[in-house]
Formats: sequence, structure tokens, C-alpha cells
Amino acid sequence: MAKLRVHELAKELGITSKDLLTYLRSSGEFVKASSSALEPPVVRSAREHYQSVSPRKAEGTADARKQGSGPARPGGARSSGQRSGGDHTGPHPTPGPRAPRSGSAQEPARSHGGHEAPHRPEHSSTTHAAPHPGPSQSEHQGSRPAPSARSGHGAGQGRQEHSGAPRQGAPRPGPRPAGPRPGNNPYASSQGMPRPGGSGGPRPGPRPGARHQGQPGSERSGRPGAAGSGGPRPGARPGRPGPGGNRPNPGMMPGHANFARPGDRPARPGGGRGGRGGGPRTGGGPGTGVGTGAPAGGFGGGPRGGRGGRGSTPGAFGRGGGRSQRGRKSKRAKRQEFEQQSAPTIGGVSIPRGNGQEIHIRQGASLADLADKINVNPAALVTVLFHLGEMATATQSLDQDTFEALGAELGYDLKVVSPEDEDRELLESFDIDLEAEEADDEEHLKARPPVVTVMGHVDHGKTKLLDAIRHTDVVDTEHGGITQHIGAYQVRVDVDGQDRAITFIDTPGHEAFTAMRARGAQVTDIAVLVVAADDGVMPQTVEAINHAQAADVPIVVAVNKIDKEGANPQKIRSQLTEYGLVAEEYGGDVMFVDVSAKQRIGIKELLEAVLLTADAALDLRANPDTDARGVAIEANLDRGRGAVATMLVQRGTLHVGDAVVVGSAHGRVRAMFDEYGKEVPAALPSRPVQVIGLTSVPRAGDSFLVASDDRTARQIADKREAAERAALLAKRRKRVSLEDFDKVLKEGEVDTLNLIIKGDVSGAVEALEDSLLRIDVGDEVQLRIIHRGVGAITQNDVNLATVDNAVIIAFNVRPAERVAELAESEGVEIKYYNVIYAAIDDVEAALKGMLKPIYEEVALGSAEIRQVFHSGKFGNIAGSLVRSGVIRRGAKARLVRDGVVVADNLEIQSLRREKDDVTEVREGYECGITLGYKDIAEGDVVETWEMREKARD
Ligand SMILES: Nc1nc2c(ncn2[C@@H]2O[C@H](COP(=O)(O)OP(=O)(O)OP(=O)(O)O)[C@@H](O)[C@H]2O)c(=O)[nH]1
Repeated sequence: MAKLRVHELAKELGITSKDLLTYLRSSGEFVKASSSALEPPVVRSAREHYQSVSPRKAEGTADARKQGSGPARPGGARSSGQRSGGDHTGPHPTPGPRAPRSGSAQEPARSHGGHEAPHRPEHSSTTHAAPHPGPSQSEHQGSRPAPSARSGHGAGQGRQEHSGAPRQGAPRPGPRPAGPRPGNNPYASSQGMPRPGGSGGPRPGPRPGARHQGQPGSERSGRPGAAGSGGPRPGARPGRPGPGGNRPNPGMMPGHANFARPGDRPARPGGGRGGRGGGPRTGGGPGTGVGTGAPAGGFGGGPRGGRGGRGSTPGAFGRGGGRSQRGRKSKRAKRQEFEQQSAPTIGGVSIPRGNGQEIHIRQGASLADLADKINVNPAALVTVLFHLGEMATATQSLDQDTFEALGAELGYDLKVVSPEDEDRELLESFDIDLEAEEADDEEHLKARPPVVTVMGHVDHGKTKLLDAIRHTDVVDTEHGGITQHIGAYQVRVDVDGQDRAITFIDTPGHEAFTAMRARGAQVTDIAVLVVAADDGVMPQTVEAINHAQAADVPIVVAVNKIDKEGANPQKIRSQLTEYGLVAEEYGGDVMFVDVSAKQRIGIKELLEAVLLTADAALDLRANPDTDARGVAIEANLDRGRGAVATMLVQRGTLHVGDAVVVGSAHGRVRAMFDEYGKEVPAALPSRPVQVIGLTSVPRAGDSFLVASDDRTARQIADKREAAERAALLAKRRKRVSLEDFDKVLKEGEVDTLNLIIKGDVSGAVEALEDSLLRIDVGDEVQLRIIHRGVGAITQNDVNLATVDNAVIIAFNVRPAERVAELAESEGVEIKYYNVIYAAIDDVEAALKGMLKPIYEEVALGSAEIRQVFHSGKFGNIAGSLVRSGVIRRGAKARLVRDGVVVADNLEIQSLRREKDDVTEVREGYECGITLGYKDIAEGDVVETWEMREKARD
């Protein structure tokens, strides 16, 4: 059963989505947009609120039924939290138990002493009213079994401890934020799983671990799993101002006033963003006009308020109530409305005005795309945009602000949607709602094997270890080991008489891991960190730790090469404490296993440690009885077999004959093979299979899903391809930068400044990190250093920054080859410094919202007015001769008479050579200029300039 979305609930309550959003935000819910899904408790409280205000229909809907069965799953509403970020903070702000932590919950067949029954904590529907982490559910924390209970213990005892005993003998005092752990949902872009590791202490407060660097374990463990990316945060700040507050609006644009036409509405004093402002909603009557300083601009001016009267009666003073009655208009009324909607011409074009409808535009869309959606001529939009002070071609992709400004001007609520949202919408248009599916899964969940990635420094033995594990398949020995590389394999281990499986991703290293994450796929449940006992912690060991921690993936350490002379496994343990990985024997909760990949020593223990860590830290369950969803791990074009893709099933069961869509590839599963090359008819969750039958080769990290039929699969694939093409055009999308951090912070888009520090020497990196973490930034915002390292900025750094929306601080280092290009195209900001204090100052200023870009005025050119023409249409036209530089249409200008500035802040509104409109005129040529300023005279000089951002020292 699908969750109710904001707009649906708003409709039901007879209010606008925006009003509902405002209410929800003010009551502390993190709801992103009107398409956001709402948890039942939130729905209920909203209904109650609005009923108390004005009793309306609310009960008896299908959702009431939902609520009845709605306590959230253990482990948080994983997928929903992932997908729509903070949307689901509401119902689950109280860090609760994340998962049944014992093997019992996952594999009921196992014997677990007193913990036979799956232990599923239920979220109380009242949790949303208590956004602070409380000790309420700490019982589950306390009973979290320690993986340590396993190692080296007798089976029976180990089991019991494992299932019931607290790790250090003492109950864990505090709750663990129960952020949704998206772990295995390929459709999620963000991670919210609290790490299982760490100090295990309580993590209340909204800024856990922000500045505890240096204390082993505390920084990372305290790092907010939840605050990380999208998961519900304890102590989440309620009521951020929504977008639209002080964003630029058309009215702010220079020259906007000059296109005012007779009959335009007068400007509304104050207010936000013209047509999108809140004014009209709250009853701004006709004629309330535009926002800040918008002088009756074009067809700006609150289309919703100003044009009251359209729609239903209540709409006469705004939109209130109009929506529900809109369907019942007479033809005449409709016609009238249409005529009213037809804006007066602007710049010679007439565009039917919207009435505030929400239009979704994908990132990187162009005017042509918008034109298509609102059914107008693209050229007309080009003209309108031009009059808003921006020039763009019909096919050029535009940024969000431009679209919003344009939407406000045209009377539409234009929403630029992220690729994830877009894909969700796309799937929804095919009646596929992944979020709802997962919610429905709850009662059908069955344990699934963990998916493991092996990471570590070069030559520490990752490949050898994967090889050794491959041959340690103690159950399925008849094949004599896995022979084929398909990108992942599954081994079975006999643990305490139980046959259990683990899936290994067969591409070692964090590069593949991060690259997949960059594509939105999170396949890894657990990372095995390989460290050579004769070598110790090396740069890539640290990188691997950072990457795993950034993804909130628990780590099991394999101390390898213990057969070698000079091997010192204890040294590795103590070294790793500095990185927050504290071995159990040192009082921590990370399992360390000594192995020799070469001599195949300790492999079984390692596999057991993986299973125990999974049991203790993760809720690895999936519904096998549904259509398969998962991720493509590897794909290639095989000469004989065509496109071959290794797909990891994450939920449901994949069958031969299923119609699948993988990213923008599609097809029908003709045959499936396992890692032995054996044909398999069906693949359960966590099973990797090589699939043939796709029409094209997908990319690693593409998510796949089974569609109802071939046609649907093809249509989804086609639409995705079109969306991808469009997204390519929007490559220059900007992520977080230090300069705009304040803005995105205010808009509630982020509350953590993620940094990656790269430097030339480790001392500098450490000093910088240390100083940065000491910055006192208050409680509103967090600083998180997600990765630090020595050496040039690599593709990996940029990938990580892409995933986690981080800024890279480069201290005396430069990007490696082509990396700058990648950063540029991905919109990742790299800030270069050679003085530590400058970096600290900038970061501090960014956090405090004081780091504004510095602009300087750059002269473009000047022209002397030779003659003044009067035109009824254009006002006074200055017949001029360009004396220096160029005169450019749209440039800022000032009028100088006898060396004195008589008018400033003008704009070259139109520029002509002979009879033609031109964009610029160079030195020595004559031209006709209109400035929108009447008092011009022969001999005056028009100086033009533009503001350019100045580089900081
Ligand atoms: N003595 C000993 N040598 C090992 C062991 N494990 C790996 N080696 C050796 O270490 C070297 C590197 O092993 P790999 O498995 O290739 O290491 P890797 O981490 O995959 O290296 P890259 O693929 O380069 O990142 C090889 O020569 C292995 O034979 C071990 O347990 N004991």
C-alpha cells in the first residue's frame, strides 16, 4: 500500500500542498516536496491538526487502514528514508533499535537461547512527537550481541553470548540512532545507516562526533550515521525556512522594471519571490503584485493572488479552496479563464499563464523541455527569459534558479527534480512504487546473506584473499572451487551446524565501491579491510576506512600475511585504533581476524566474523517473494552471447523469462549462470547471477528491476535514456561550495559541511584537520571530514565528494591528470591553499555564512552619444559611437555627463546596428542604445561594466 504523499493529503484536507508543507515543516517534519511520502503517524497528526482547525473528511480513507498496520519496521523505514532524505524524519526521529541484532531474528532456525523469537521493536506512533533521542528503546541496544562473542569460543556458548549478551559485559547505555539503513537498496542515493562500530555509547545530540577527532573511535563512531545523508537525525532542526525565502526573483533582476507595461499590477511591498511568494496564498488580494522591489514586472506579480477570481469563488482572493472545484467549470468559465491566463504580450510574445500548477522539470532541462510541458513555443520562452535578464537558447540546459524565476513569472510552480526523484516519478508513471513495495515487504522479510567488499592497500593481499575464500567453500565442494569470474560469488560456511551464505564482490578495492556509490548503488553490507601484518596501515588502508565509513558500512579487519616473518598482528590492531577501529580485545567492537591468504589460514574464522558482524550490526532481510530488484555489478559485451551482466538481486527473486530493465538497458532474462558457470533458474536476494538476454550493456552500478512485461521494460529504459541524455547536458551542476554553503544551509538542503582534505605532507593534513575540527560553529551546523590523505587529488576523492556532497580542501596539492576536469563536470569544488590559516578562515567563514564571493567591477566599454532619437515605442534612443571596448546588450551601464555620473545602475536594454538587433557592438562602430533612462543628451558617455567574481587570495 503506497504511502500517502503530501499533495494527496493536502487534497484530502482541502488545503494546498504548500500550506501543508509549511505546517509539516513547522512541526518539525522533514518533508522535501509535495511529492514526498508521509509516514502514517505524520499523516495522522496532520489530519488531527487540520480537523481541529476545521473538521473535514479525514477518516475512513484507505490510509487509516494503513496506519493501523503501520508501525515502522525495525531498522527504520529503510528505503523511504533513503530516497526522500529527510522526508521521513518525522515518524522516526527517536533513535530506536535498528534491527534485530541477533542471528535469531534473521535466521529463525538457529538456536539462540532465550532469544528465539525475532525481536522486532516497534516504533510507537508517537515517536514523531519526540524528536530527541531517548533511552526508550535502549533495551535493544543493550542486547546487541557482540561479534566478539564468537571468536574462538565454543559453539554453544558463543552463540548464546552472541544472541543475548551485551558486548562488554555492561549494557550499552544509549540508543543508537535508528536511521534508515539503505544498505542494499540500489534505488537510494543516500546512506543513512548508523555504523555499528564505534564506541557504542549514546549518541544523542544533533552534532555527534563533530569535533572529537583524535579520540579513537569517537569521531567516527560519533559521526552521525543518521545525520550523514538523508537519514532521520536525532534532534533534527524543525521548521527550516522553505525555499523561496530570499532567492532571487525576477523582480530583482536589473531591468525588469523596464518591461513593465501599462496595466501591470502595482508591486506588492516586500514579500518573497513574486508569483511564488506566500502572499497570494494567505489571501493577497488582487493587485498585490510582485515581491521585493519587483516593479510590476512583466507578468510577474503573484499570478495566484493577483489573478484571483480565476477558478472558483474562494479563489477570488487567492487560491484557497479553488483546487477541488476546478473540475466543475462551465465551458464559458474555462474560456474566460483561458483568456485571463493569456498574458499580455511581453517582448512581443504572448504566453498562456499557468495557475500555479506544479510542473516538474528534470535537472539539466532546457527551455524547449519546459515549452513542451506547458505547451508553448520554445522561442517565446527564450524571449521571456531574455526579458528577465538572462539569455539562453531553447536547447541550452538551465539551472534551478533560472527555472524557478521563470516559473514564477509564468505562473507555474516549477520544480527541478533530482535524478532519483525523476526516476521514481518515471517508475511511478508505470505504477511501480519502490518505496511502497518495500513497506509492503515487512511481513515477508526473510534473512539474506551479507554482501561483502574486500578493500585494502596495494599488495596487502586482497586478490589472494578473495581467491582463498573462493576455495573455502566448505559446503559446495563438488565443484572444486569457483572457476568463473562473474564479478561476485557466493560461498557457504558451516557455522555452528548452520549452513550460511556470504556474497563477495569479486572486484577488490574501494575504487569500484566508490564508483558504484557515485552511481547511487549501495550493494556492500560489510567491508573486509585487508591489512598486511608485515606492513601495517598504509595510505590506501586509510582511504578504504574512510570510504567504508562514509558509506556507513561496518568493517571487519583481516590481518593478512601472518605467515610471514616479521608479521606483527598486534601492531596492526594498535595502529588501527587511531582510525576508530578498535579491536574487541582492546575494548572496541571491531572484529579483527588473523589470516594468511597464501596458506589459507583463518579464512573460516574471517567468514564467521563477517556473519557475526552482520548479525550484530545489520538487519539483512529481504522479501524473496516478489519481483526482483537489484544492481548490476559488472557488464560486458560477449561475442557469442551478447550483453552479459552480473546482477546482484537485492530483493525479490529473479527468474529466467523475466522482463528486466537495468539502467537504460532492457531485455528478457534468457538464461542465468552462477559463479560455477551453472545455469540457475531463479536467483534469491543477495545472489549474484550472470544474466544474458539484455539488448544493450548496462553500467556497473545501474539498478535493475523486473517489469510486468517487455513493453514496459523497454519504455522505462527508453525514458531513462532520454533523461540521461538530458542530464549529460547539465553536467555543470554545482554541488556545495564554500561560498554558497550558507545559502544551501539556510534552505535546509544541508546541515553538514563535508570536507575532504588532501595535502602534501601528513603533518599538514593532520594539523589542518585538527584545526578545522576545533572551529566552534554552534549547534546548527556540522563539520565532517569524510576523508583526508596525502598526495594529489584523485578521481576517487572527486567521486567521494560527488557522493557525499563534499568540498575538497587541497593544501599544496593539485588534482591528478583529468581529475580537475572531472571535478568541474561534476560540480565538485576544490579549494586550493598554501597557508593553513587561510583554509581555516574560509571554512570558518563558510560555516558561519560569512564567506561571500568577492566581486569586482570590470569595465567593458564606453560609447559617446552623438544624437538622441525619440521613439514612442522605445523611449529615447541614444545614437552612439563606441569609443572603447564593446557595448553589450544586457550589460550594466552608467551615464556620464561632463565627467559626472548622472545615472547609475542602468542597463543596455536594446542595442541596434542599423535596423538589426545585435548582442554587441565593437569599438569604432555606431549603434543605437536604449537605456530605459530618459534624460540623455548628446555628448553623454555611456560606460558599461560587469561584475566578475574575484579570486580570493
Ligand atoms: N606470505 C604471504 N604472501 C601473501 C599473502 N597474501 C598475499 N600475499 C602475496 O602478496 C602479494 C600481493 O597479493 P595480492 O593478492 O595481489 O594483493 P592485492 O592487495 O590484491 O594487490 P593489488 O591487486 O595490487 O591491490 C602477492 O605476491 C601475494 O602472493 C599471505 O597471506 N602471505
